[in-house]
Amino acid sequence: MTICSAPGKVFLFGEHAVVYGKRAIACAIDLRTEVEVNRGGNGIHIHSAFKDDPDKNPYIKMAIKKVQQYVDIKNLSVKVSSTIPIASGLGSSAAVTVATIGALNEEFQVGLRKEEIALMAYQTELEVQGAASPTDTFVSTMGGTVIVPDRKVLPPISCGIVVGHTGISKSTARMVARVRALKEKYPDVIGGIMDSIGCISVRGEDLIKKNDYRSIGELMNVNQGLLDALGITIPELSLQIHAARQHGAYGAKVTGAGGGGCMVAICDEKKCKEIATAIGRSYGDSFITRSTSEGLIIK
Ligand SMILES: Nc1ncnc2c1ncn2[C@@H]1O[C@H](COP(=O)(O)OP(=O)(O)O)[C@@H](O)[C@H]1O
Ligand SMILES: C[C@@](O)(CCOP(=O)(O)O)CC(=O)O
Ligand SMILES: [Mg+2]
Repeated sequence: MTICSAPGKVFLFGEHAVVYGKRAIACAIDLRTEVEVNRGGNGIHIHSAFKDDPDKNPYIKMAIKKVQQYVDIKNLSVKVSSTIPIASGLGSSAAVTVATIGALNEEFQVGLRKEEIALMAYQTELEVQGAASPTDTFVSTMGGTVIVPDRKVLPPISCGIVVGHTGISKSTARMVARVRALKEKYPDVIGGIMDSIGCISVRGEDLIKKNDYRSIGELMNVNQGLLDALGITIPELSLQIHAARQHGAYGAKVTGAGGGGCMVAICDEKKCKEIATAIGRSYGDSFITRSTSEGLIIK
């Protein structure tokens, strides 16, 4: 038996633009998905929030298929438990994919390095979603603060992080397709927006190294304005974002695909409670979290 866990994530900058090769910066947060694999039994059984139905567990099913290219796996039980809200922009799909591949890699001694696990997980998301960037799976594997597509890993950010959860589920694949259609219709306009988001992420790396969280927050707010232009924000997220800013957040924006799910605010750690309360009062709920250096771990 092998148990692995992998973290969720928030985007500081760059979601959607990263699908078109622009730079993005994401942080691993201390919400985790744990996967336990056991050999034996009769066939392959998956026990998750989506019951024991491979068709309702496409990421796990595809992850197993990828590892089967290296080892023969016929009889297997996969048990999943998670603290990451699902379909909420916090990278739950990447975390379950990375933890599944990591557990199989260890149980069957496949010998994949972390970079190879991240790549296999990215290919898994790509095949299941039809479009994806390496961000979610890379940050879930490596932990800390990551810059893609450069695949750099920086230490965790050391400011307060508050997440607002609208409770409105969304489909990453659908949101990515919606942005793609807009970009195909107005390539010059939307291409310019993607370039601007990429420029924000380029500046972000230097600000993170300087721990300049006020400037990082300022650029998160600019990034949010560009995400609004892409049409991925909904009124409920806007309410939470503005509540965070009005209560002193350095910056606040949607995290992930949008269309529902979550927003993220960064702030002075002493302000976390006040900002979390304000977000929860504006809409949905909220929770305080922190960035973590722990990516994929074998328990
Ligand atoms: N704990 C879990 N167990 C099984 N599948 C999961 C789990 N968490 C996420 N998933 C899979 O990931 C999908 C959500 O992924 P996605 O739409 O990309 O949202 P997110 O923003 O959380 O990554 C779920 O529909 C499910 O297929
Ligand atoms: C929209 C996108 O940039 C981020 C998706 O994040 P999430 O699946 O909503 O956590 C797509 C991607 O990078 O794979
Ligand atoms: Mg996802």
